[in-house]
Amino acid sequence: MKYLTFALTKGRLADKTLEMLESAGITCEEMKDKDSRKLIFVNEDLKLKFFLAKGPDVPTYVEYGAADIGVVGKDTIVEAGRSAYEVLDLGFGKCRMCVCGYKEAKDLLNRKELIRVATKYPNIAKDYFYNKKHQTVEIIKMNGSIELAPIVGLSEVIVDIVETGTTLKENGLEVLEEICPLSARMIVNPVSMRMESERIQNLIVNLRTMLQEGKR
Ligand SMILES: Nc1ncnc2c1ncn2[C@@H]1O[C@H](COP(=O)(O)OP(=O)(O)OP(=O)(O)O)[C@@H](O)[C@H]1O
Ligand SMILES: O=P(O)(O)OC[C@H]1O[C@H](OP(=O)(O)OP(=O)(O)O)[C@H](O)[C@@H]1O
Repeated sequence: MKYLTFALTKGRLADKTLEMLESAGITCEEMKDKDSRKLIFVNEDLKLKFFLAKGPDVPTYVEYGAADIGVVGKDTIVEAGRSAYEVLDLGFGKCRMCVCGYKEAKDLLNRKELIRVATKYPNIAKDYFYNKKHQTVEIIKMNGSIELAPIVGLSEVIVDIVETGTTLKENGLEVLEEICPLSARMIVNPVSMRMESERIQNLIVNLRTMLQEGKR
């Protein structure tokens, strides 16, 4: 039997992903060792392989078929724009993609002024401002601590993830517009879906049942 390979997102989503797989009977003890520098883990009994990667690389591994299945945030899937089947909303890693800034920036948005938008998600920001709002803006790609941008005068607003709202609050900023809700998703390579249809469908059905039972 061929190995099925999972690309999982490092960082925030990792613990919940392993928990979810474990409750579906998919275990990989080796992966829990946080000090290990090992990159790929194998469950010989189930013929599964797992690796952890940076979020934006997960859709790339799945599109190229280097991984059959990926677990990654919806934000990362939309931003990457790569082809894969999105098969499950896993219900954790919930947050929102928002336009944020100082309260005063609300007027600039309402008047559709030519403002600067700092973000780690230029494609999502472009789609929102150009296609949904029909507002011409200048998008500035940044790599982190996006909330700094309006504080130091780099941009009028930001497009970023808001979870608890603490980062915004502690910096005097607020949500000005909500773009979309986000959560972790499971994606599948289209060729793997055809070639390993039975195993992958079984896995999806098991996880879906588990997620529905968890909701009840
Ligand atoms: N408060 C949050 N901030 C960022 N991402 C969150 C948050 N809550 C849930 N998520 C989800 O977790 C995923 C990101 O996890 P990760 O820890 O890799 O964050 P990151 O800050 O984008 O990564 P890095 O620190 O490597 O830049 C996001 O893609 C998103 O779907
Ligand atoms: O609403 P909150 O619960 O405060 O969470 C939102 C913050 O968390 C994320 O940043 P992260 O910690 O990943 O750091 P980064 O900005 O350097 O990516 C995100 O970009 C926000 O800044």
